Amino acid sequence: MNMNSDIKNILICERFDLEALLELKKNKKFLVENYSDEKSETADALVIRSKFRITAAQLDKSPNLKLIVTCTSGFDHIDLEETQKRSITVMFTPEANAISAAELAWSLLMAANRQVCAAHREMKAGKWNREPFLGHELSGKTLGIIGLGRIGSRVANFAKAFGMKTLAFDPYQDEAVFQQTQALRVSYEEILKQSDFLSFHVPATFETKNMFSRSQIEYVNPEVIIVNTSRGSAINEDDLADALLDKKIRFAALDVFQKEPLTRDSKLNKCQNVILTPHLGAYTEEAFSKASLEAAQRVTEFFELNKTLNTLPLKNDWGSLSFAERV
Ligand SMILES: O=C(O)C(=O)COP(=O)(O)O
Repeated sequence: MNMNSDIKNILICERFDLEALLELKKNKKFLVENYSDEKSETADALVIRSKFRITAAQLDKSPNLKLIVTCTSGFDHIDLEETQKRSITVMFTPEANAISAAELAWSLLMAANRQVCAAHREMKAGKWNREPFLGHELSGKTLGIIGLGRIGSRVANFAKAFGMKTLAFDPYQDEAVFQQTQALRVSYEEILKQSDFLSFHVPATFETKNMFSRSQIEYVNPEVIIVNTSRGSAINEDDLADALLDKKIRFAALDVFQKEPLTRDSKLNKCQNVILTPHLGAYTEEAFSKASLEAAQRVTEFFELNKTLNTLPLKNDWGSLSFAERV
């Protein structure tokens, strides 16, 4: 533990890339250590990911804290009211995970569409059974993207290669992004009605909470495939599971859940027509490396140059207006 105020105590709270760690450790003005409750007392900065929750109780442990950098694009694990109250700067790394998350959305969409996981399970059980696996082409189908931000717009760009028609619902995104991605701007109701595939790319805010529940499920085409790689809170899981069991929705491929880890008693585990992955969106070596290096840079710039980039909370993003007002 360092009490010399010229030296900044930087605590790494979750998985962090080695090269980025060495970069931070090179700086003689930083003492860089792994997080422990004891060390948190003198922490000047915390470098976190999405599992390290920043609550009032957590902040009480670090009275000297000046900076939090989260190596994530989501920020719902941070109580931004509390950090603002305590004048703690919070930064995130929104670009670093975007490619990985968009690629996972496509992996899930494609695996769901051609029932890759179920066919694999049958093969492993010694069967050679093609009948249940008659599929559909993506070409000519309609992809609905909910949230055309950094990740959603990449998902839209990939859709061009498959010859799909892309719709997007995002009340806050600029027209230029719709044009660049060739996504047609539609209302929430229209996207639910018209899409063959619905992919969610929204942050967890009060506006997006349960935005896909029983009443929205009423609108969708029963052949639809739902993909969620954003935040579990956007989808009411019990309602989705009921719709999957009742065949009101063909299939769902989910990487994120209302409560993580997903509990064994989740109704989703009763559904055959799901693919579930354990929050792997940002889980690639490249994304880890980019996010960690960016975080290291942010920490250095903050303490050495008083510079702040990508600070939270965001203005003009989901969360600034009631969702209901916009649909
Ligand atoms: O970037 C994000 O928003 C994430 O959800 C990353 O999640 P993780 O920190 O890898 O559990």
